[in-house]
Amino acid sequence: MSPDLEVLKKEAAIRAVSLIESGMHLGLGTGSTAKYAIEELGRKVAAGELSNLTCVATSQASDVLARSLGLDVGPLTPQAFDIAIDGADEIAPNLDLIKGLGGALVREKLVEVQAKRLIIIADHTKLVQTLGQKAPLPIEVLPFGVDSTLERLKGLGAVGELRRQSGELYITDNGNLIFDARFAGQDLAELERTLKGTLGVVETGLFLNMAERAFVAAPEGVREVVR
Ligand SMILES: O=C[C@H](O)[C@H](O)[C@H](O)COP(=O)(O)O
Repeated sequence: MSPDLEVLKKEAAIRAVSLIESGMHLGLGTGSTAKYAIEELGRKVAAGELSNLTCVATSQASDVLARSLGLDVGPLTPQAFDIAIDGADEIAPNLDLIKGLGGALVREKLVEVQAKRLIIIADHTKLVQTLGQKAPLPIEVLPFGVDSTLERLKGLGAVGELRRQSGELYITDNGNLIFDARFAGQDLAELERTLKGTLGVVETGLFLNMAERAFVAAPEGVREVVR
């Protein structure tokens, strides 16, 4: 029987954490895969295998988890991260990513753009040939005037809906909403530029040219994909 996805996600996380050295400044990702990386970091610090780490978390959930494990978590400053480790919702062959199904895209991008090395961890179901193949593109939007913003997005060809959780509109850590969008056959760099220039849009879940490598766990083992 092949190992279940949780086992695979943990394997990928452990491989990524093996790159961490004492004294590093780290970006901590968000989501069910990043959680395993934070737990492994906490384990290594508690065991004395790593020391003097400083971390910045990309969500309140990761912040709370990391602190509970004794990690030194602080605010985002302009200091570059030696390594950021995070999951992804889709991974293209060139390591362009869709992120944000966990709602943390803005803080993830703020942290990971400052990372010397962004390491992605995932199970094999996240690999796609083309971004948007399975996942929608999360777009964080301001609540004020959201209907006007959605009209603008639909005018750009977006089809989608505001994310809901337990029937209520999903609110991000930043107090914003998320529009989960699908776009047909667009150039991604151009789409990113257009979306970033759209009034009311805070950030998109397109992470282009950011990841250095990915550890992708499959039943046959962990594959290392380098950009
Ligand atoms: O907003 C959430 C993040 O982008 C996550 O890294 C992404 O959704 C992957 O999460 P998971 O590891 O739970 O699939």
